[in-house]
Amino acid sequence: MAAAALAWNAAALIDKIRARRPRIHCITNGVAQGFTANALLAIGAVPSMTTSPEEIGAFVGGADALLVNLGTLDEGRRQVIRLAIGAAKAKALPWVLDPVFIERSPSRALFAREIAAAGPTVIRGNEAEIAALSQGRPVDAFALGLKTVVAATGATDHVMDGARVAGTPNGHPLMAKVTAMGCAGAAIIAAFLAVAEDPFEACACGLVAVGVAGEIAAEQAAGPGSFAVAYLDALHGLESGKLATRARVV
Ligand SMILES: Nc1ncnc2c1ncn2[C@@H]1O[C@H](COP(=O)(O)OP(=O)(O)O)[C@@H](O)[C@H]1O
Ligand SMILES: Cc1ncsc1CCOP(=O)(O)O
Ligand SMILES: [Mg+2]
Repeated sequence: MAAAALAWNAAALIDKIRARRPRIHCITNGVAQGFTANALLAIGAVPSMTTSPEEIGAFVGGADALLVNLGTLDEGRRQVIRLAIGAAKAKALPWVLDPVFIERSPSRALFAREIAAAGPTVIRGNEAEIAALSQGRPVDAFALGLKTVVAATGATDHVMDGARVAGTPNGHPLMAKVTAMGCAGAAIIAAFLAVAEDPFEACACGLVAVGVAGEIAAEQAAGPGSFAVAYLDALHGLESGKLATRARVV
């Protein structure tokens, strides 16, 4: 995908998010909940975050996409994640898996493999997490085998589905100095999936939007604290002109 096409698609999908205000249900970690909800609101989506087993069916049933994040994984979250995935599949909802820190815990890695096999639309993790999940296989072959889109993020984000590959270098090193930046990015990908036809394009466009917002925020920020605030402002103010002048593909 050329940079101009990516920028155009990303702008069109942001317009759709703002028009439709998709509901994104997030089962995410306790560190990331507030920042993720604010990032979704800033881009134009509507977050919900309950992890109650009694309520999960109703929340996912009324959502337009689901995020499953393994960052603070206790037994209750494991059970509610299984229920949420069942509810998402019953409604054919797109869903994103963020396999946070699976390289740090064998038990979490085992659970992540179970969830990856349940058919996420997108798996988004940092390079170490995607390497651990793919167990040394080439990531494009791993994506093809699971019939999913895989995004490995870092200084350059690599998106692949086994047939297509996109590398998007947008972003800024300050993004690695604010906790939950990747978690919130995965939630934003879920918002793009909710309004898109093509999961690969949705994922690449979501990551370009996130990266461009990071670049704009860095121009305003004195350090990680003001960067986090400026990032929310930049998501809120993202529009086609900013994407067209800044989107990059390698
Ligand atoms: N050095 C960097 N330069 C540009 N963008 C970065 C850099 N490090 C991280 N990012 C961006 O920050 C976001 C979070 O990525 P990453 O740090 O890989 O995930 P996580 O927070 O899950 O570890 C991604 O959108 C990524 O593109
Ligand atoms: C620090 C931490 N510990 C458990 S989850 C979490 C947040 C991780 O956020 P991100 O992966 O977006 O940096
Ligand atoms: Mg992460």
